[in-house]
Amino acid sequence: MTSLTLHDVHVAVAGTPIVNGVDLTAPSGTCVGVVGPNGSGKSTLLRAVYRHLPLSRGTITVGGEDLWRLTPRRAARLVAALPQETRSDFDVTAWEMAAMGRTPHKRPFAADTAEDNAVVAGALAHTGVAHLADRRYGTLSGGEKQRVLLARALAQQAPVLVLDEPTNHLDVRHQFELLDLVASTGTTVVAALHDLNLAAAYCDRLYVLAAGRVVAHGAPYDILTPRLVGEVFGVDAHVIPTPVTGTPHLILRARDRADSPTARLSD
Ligand SMILES: Nc1ncnc2c1ncn2[C@@H]1O[C@H](COP(=O)(O)OP(=O)(O)OP(=O)(O)O)[C@@H](O)[C@H]1O
Repeated sequence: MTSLTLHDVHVAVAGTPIVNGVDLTAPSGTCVGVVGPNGSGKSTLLRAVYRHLPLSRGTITVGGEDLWRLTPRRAARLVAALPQETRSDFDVTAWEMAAMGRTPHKRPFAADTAEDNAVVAGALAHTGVAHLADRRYGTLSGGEKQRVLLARALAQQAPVLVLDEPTNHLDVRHQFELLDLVASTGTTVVAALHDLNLAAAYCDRLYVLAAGRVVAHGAPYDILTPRLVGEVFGVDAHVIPTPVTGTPHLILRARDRADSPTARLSD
């Protein structure tokens, strides 16, 4: 079981500060959602967690180990990522793409073991793309690529999973399936999500980013209030409990649209 802790994390891109002093804790086995408007720094923050962008200040610890002091191989055994965009110009099959997740477990140039193959096959099956194993990755649809990339992350068998907009490209059924699958693995998850209702349904805690800073964090019901959603996202929100689960469900509408079909609900 492995927790993830960010302390005073600052990240600059091309000399411009983008993330400005973020503290975030994902206790072992929990799912933490990072939400915020476009450009608020969600992807930049997550890139620092999967070591694609260096910190300009602060620390990230995984299971008590300072992530940025580890070898790349050790770090990749601890943190796997489903990034928002991945170069798709490698001429590889879906299987080969997913098998890249085994890299931190292998010696350089070592052949795949039976265990590696079993893990990759299992990951492709779990994400529902085993039938695409021999297809060229570049020929897959956006949603199929997304599921192959999740298989790659799962094949890495890391205790912490970073998901940047994991439901991008996915139809509604696959959105739920992906998040259910991730939840069933018991890994510690930090996920950037645009869909506030998915974030509320799947995350134990939410961190709201605005201009690279955390402006609120806590349980979804405490965070996703009409006032906060209005201030941060600039839309009107009405919050109701989801039947059965009781998690908050937001009905959103653009500001100043009294004729909107949902206008009457928040009166
Ligand atoms: N390589 C870069 N050069 C210059 N600015 C960058 C670069 N990468 C990110 N930024 C800027 O940093 C800010 C934060 O970007 P980031 O992608 O982290 O936001 P985000 O919250 O993930 O946004 P979105 O919801 O649109 O995906 C944006 O203003 C973006 O233009």
